[in-house]
Amino acid sequence: MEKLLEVQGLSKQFGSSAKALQDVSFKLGEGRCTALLGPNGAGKTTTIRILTGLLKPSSGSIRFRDVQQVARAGAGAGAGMGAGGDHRALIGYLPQTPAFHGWMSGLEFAQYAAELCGMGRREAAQRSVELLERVGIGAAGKRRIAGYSGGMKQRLGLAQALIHRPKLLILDEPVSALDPIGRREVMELLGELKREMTILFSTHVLHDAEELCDDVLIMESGRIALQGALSEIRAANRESVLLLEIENENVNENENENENAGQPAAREAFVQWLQSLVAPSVSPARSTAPAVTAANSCIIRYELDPLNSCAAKLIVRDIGEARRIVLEQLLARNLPVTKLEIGYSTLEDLFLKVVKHK
Ligand SMILES: Nc1ncnc2c1ncn2[C@@H]1O[C@H](COP(=O)(O)OP(=O)(O)OP(=O)(O)O)[C@@H](O)[C@H]1O
Repeated sequence: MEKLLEVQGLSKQFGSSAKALQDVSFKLGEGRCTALLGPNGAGKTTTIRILTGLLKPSSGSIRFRDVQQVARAGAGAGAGMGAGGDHRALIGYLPQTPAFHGWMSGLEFAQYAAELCGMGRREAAQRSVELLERVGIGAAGKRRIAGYSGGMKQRLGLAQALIHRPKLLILDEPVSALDPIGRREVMELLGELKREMTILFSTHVLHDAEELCDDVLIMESGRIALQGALSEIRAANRESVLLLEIENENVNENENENENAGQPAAREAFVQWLQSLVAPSVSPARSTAPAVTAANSCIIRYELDPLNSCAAKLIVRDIGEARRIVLEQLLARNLPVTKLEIGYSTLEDLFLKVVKHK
C-alpha cells in the first residue's frame, strides 16, 4: 500500500486544559477510504482540523507524499502548516457544519470557491456546473442557498470540497445531520468518490464505517486506540456470538395473580441462568445447574440487550458446542426461548470493547 500521508506524534493542548491529542500517529494509504471513529471528545475533529491546516499542533508532524515536511509544531503561518501550506491544495474538506452565504445561489457559491482556489472564471463556471450535477443538485443550481434543505447544503459542501480536484477528501461527520434518505444518497455518492480519491471521514455511525471504509482509526481520549485494515481487524478480533431471546409474556409484576407465584419470572430466571453460564467453574457435585462447568469452558461472556432484558448476546469459543449446551440448558430450565441466532461480532462490538477497556 502506497501511503499518501503520514502523521507522526501529533499532540494538541488547548491552553492549560488536558491534552486533546496525545502522540497520534497514523498513515493514510493512497486510494483507501478510512473511517475515523471515537466517542464524543475523543479528538476526531481536532485531528481533522490539524490535517486541514485550520489548527496548529502543539507537536508532531504531517507529511504528504510528494510534499516535503508540511506540518511541524510551531511552524507556518495562520493555518499552522509549513512549506507554504501547499499541501492544502491536495485536500478537499467538508466541515461538520459547513457555512454558506444564504443569499448566493449554489452555482455562485461553487464558482466562488473555485475562484478562491485559483481557477479562471470560465473554468470555475464550467467546473461548478459539472460538480453540482455530480452531487445531485444541478437542477437547484440557480436557487438561493437559504432555501436549500440540509441534504442539499451537504451536497453543496461536498461540491465545494471537490472543486479543486483534491487527492484527499476529508469529511467531518458528513451524514450526521441528514434524514435517512439524504443519508443514503450521500453515502452512495461517497461510495462512488472513494474509487477516485483517498477519503478520511469521521463518523459515529459504525454501520456507515463498515459500509464504506477499507481502514479504521479508532480514537479514545486523544489517542489512537486501534488502527488498521477493517478486514484484518475484523479477522483478528472476530468472535462467535449466539443471539438469544426469550418471550416476556409470563413476566407478571403482581405475583398474587400469577399461577406460578413464588417462581422467579422468566426474565429473572433468564438473567440468573446467563450469570451461571459465565460464573467461575463450580464442581459438578455442588452445582445446581446442569452442565454449568461445560458451559464455562466455551461461553466467554454475555451481554444483555440494554433495551430488552429478555434478549442477550453470548460471546462463545466453540459455536457448535455452545449451541448444544445452550439449547440443552434452555430446555432443562424451561426458558421460553423465541430466538436463537448464530453470528459474529460486529464493528460496533469491537468499538465498545476497545473504547470501554481504555
Ligand atoms: N477550541 C478548543 N478549546 C478548548 N478545548 C477544545 C477545543 N476544541 C476541542 N477541545 C477539546 O478537545 C477534546 C477533543 O475534542 P474534539 O472536538 O476533537 O472531539 P471529537 O472526537 O471530534 O468529538 P465529537 O464526536 O463530539 O465531535 C475535547 O475534550 C474538547 O473539549
